[in-house]
Amino acid sequence: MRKIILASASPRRRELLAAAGVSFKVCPGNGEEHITGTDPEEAVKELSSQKAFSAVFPEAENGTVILGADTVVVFEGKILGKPKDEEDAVQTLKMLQGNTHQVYTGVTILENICGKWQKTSFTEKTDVTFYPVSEKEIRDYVKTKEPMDKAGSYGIQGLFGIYVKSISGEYSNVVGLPVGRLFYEAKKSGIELRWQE
Ligand SMILES: Cc1cn([C@H]2C[C@H](O)[C@@H](COP(=O)(O)OP(=O)(O)OP(=O)(O)O)O2)c(=O)[nH]c1=O
Repeated sequence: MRKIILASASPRRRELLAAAGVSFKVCPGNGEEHITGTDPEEAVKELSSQKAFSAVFPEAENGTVILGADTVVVFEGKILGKPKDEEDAVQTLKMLQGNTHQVYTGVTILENICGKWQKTSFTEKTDVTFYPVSEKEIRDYVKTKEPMDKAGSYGIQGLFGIYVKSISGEYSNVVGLPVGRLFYEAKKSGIELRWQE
């Protein structure tokens, strides 16, 4: 049976992968990630690759797969990661409310083939539109601390979900791991992530 490793500390990615029926081990990478450039599509792909490679270990068996992912929110061309503090989260949400923004998740799949790591990387985009949200509603939300570990300062799967007017694209991509695209790309590379012998 193929060993699958999720190189992520994100509990959301763990839940999404488990819900998709994948058996895996979690091994968050230990390196610091560095964004190069300002193109979000390339940036998240690069960061996902850095995360995946930081979980590489020398004694990996043939066929071992390592998955890395990185998510950012983009509004009017500006990349928004996790908030610095609560006020930063408030300002970010004041900007996003009543508007449409993009969520980009980059994913890297590494497969060990006879000691060499073969890499597949891609970026998935989802558009999210929020209803208008008042400053009081935003401040009440930020007080819950839910936004603090999330790109764009909100969780679509949590308390901010009630302000979502529409989304275009994969929902799981917003939560941090586009499972449909992941399985599609893995299959194209000949990697079966579940129902393994
Ligand atoms: C927009 C949005 C983001 N997020 C989360 C997904 C990611 O966990 C997080 C973005 O941070 P990331 O840096 O992509 O990931 P992470 O630090 O949580 O985990 P790791 O680097 O170890 O893989 O924001 C949500 O949970 N819901 C949302 O609606």
